[in-house]
Amino acid sequence: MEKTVVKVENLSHRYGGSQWAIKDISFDIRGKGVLGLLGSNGAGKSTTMNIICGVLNQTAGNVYINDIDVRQHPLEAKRYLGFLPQKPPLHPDLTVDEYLTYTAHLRSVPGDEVKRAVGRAKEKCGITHFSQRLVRNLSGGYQQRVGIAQAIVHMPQFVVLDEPTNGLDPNQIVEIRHLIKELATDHAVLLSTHILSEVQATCDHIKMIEHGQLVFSGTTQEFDNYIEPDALVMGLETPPSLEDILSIPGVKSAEPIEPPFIRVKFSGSTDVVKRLVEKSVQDRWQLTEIRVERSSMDEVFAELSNKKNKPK
Ligand SMILES: Nc1ncnc2c1ncn2[C@@H]1O[C@H](COP(=O)(O)OP(=O)(O)OP(=O)(O)O)[C@@H](O)[C@H]1O
Repeated sequence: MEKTVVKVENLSHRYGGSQWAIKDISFDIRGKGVLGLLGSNGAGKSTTMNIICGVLNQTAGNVYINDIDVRQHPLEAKRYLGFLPQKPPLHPDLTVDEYLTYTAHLRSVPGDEVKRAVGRAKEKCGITHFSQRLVRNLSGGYQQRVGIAQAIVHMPQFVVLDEPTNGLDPNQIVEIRHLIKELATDHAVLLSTHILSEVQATCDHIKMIEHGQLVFSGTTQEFDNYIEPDALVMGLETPPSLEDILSIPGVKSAEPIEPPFIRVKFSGSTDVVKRLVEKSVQDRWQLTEIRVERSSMDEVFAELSNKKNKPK
């Protein structure tokens, strides 16, 4: 089994007052790949990430990075952690080389390895040709690359990116997503985002937090399939009467849509698809297409957001 890089154990936090910002969150991050952290505004994502990154002390629970307790041994744990906050901590008056050299020192990279570490991070992030450019004179997309370079300059096993494509233009977004996928071949990446298409494009796994609690944990495909399908669309050149379709076990309703399509609602398993195909061949309905209608990521997100499990 892949090594556990991050262990979050019964994490709870209260900012004061009686309301829990997060309550009893537990999960592991293993190996490499991109894990998407999802949730509505105020769900508790930043609170969770800030605690994991050692920026905020939790009210209860534990976080371990590489088996090191972040609260007990923050400096040691942070050796294995790279963080790109929502607002990248850039120094606009430094050149890219100066800035990355500075962050490598901050990250305790040994003196004789700094140059190599900076060179490697620049190459990974595609910014080598801007080494001598002042950070302030880079485009938003390239500034974000510099932000990512500082997060990986010390080759941490675990990288946290908080809404890394925020404010970028569509081309820059595609490029940064590509870069994140590449990073995930060497690092475990935790990506916080509001954008579901971003999750679909980049993430292997998803954790979703709502009202401070974990409401989903699984692969991106499992998230996609979270709502069981209950409808399919058939294209029929010689359609039968709707009664014929309704007579098939499992079919609940049938309604014509744009010709030659008919939407069929069903209950139970998708075995009904097999029965419909068999019947269409037998009775010569001239089936041209049949597809199960799956819920979109937005619908799954909305369904999970509405889970009524607010913390006490
Ligand atoms: N410094 C703070 N003081 C008091 N309450 C806070 C503080 N920061 C966050 N909260 C509250 O904690 C809860 C979780 O907030 P958090 O910022 O973690 O959510 P989020 O999922 O990151 O939201 P967003 O996507 O809007 O950034 C919210 O109810 C929020 O109002």
